[in-house]
Amino acid sequence: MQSTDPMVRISNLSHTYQSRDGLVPALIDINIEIQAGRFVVIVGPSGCGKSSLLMMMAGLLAPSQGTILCSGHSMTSPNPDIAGVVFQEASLYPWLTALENVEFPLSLKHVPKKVRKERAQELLSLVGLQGFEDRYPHELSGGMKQRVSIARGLVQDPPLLMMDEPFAALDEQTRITMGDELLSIWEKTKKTVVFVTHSLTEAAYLADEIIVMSARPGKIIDRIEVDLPRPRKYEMMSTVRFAQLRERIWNQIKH
Ligand SMILES: Nc1ncnc2c1ncn2[C@@H]1O[C@H](COP(=O)(O)OP(=O)(O)OP(=O)(O)O)[C@@H](O)[C@H]1O
Repeated sequence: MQSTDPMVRISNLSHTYQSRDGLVPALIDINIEIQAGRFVVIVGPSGCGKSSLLMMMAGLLAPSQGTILCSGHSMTSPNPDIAGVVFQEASLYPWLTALENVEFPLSLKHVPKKVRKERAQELLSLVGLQGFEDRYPHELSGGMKQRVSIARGLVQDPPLLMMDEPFAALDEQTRITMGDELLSIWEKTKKTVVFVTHSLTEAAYLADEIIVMSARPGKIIDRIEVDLPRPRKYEMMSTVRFAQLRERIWNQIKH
């Protein structure tokens, strides 16, 4: 990959599911380029294909048509060196501690114990969980479990972090705090983030750019550059500009 190439390039992507009831066209003619270091949020009505698109970008689902290049690699299978993935449910191993959960992808690659422990500790500190290394998932709050998932997603230092509604199951206060913490992690690590959400507020608060999708079959109907200054502050949510951004999205997806 050359330094001018986009971190993500999706070309002419369409996807149709084959279900028992017949063909379900989910996505049509998706073309996206994302430059390195950007924070891009995908929004759209329920069922428009956001998760399907993210799963394809992560190499978890093969598109019916089109190509996806992430960091110059064709995403035909999951590659945690290229993209860390965080889902709505933390999906941690209940029998492993927070540290062991974060270490786990490295143990699969036979990274020596000492090295992977140090790396996992470093990541747990980054997500604010220093001192919680030995806790098991059932001893952690929902927000803490998602922090462990983010740490695990970043443990192989991929250039991309893909997140599918990672904070949707959290209460509102924790969700706002997690958004701020994610922005701080993003600023420190300079990762490219692709983030799927239902929340227009979350989209406008986090994003450099918002990709708006139509109802199924999902097409891209708008791309919005978010010109709110950084660092983002809670008070910005009550500004006219913030309301305009939300309204622009809402007017396109409300039907
Ligand atoms: N395995 C499958 N077989 C058939 N249809 C499917 C399958 N998976 C998803 N779909 C359909 O494809 C469409 C897109 O699903 P997807 O989960 O990607 O949408 P989404 O935008 O993430 O939805 P939500 O916002 O509700 O999470 C939906 O209409 C869904 O019912």
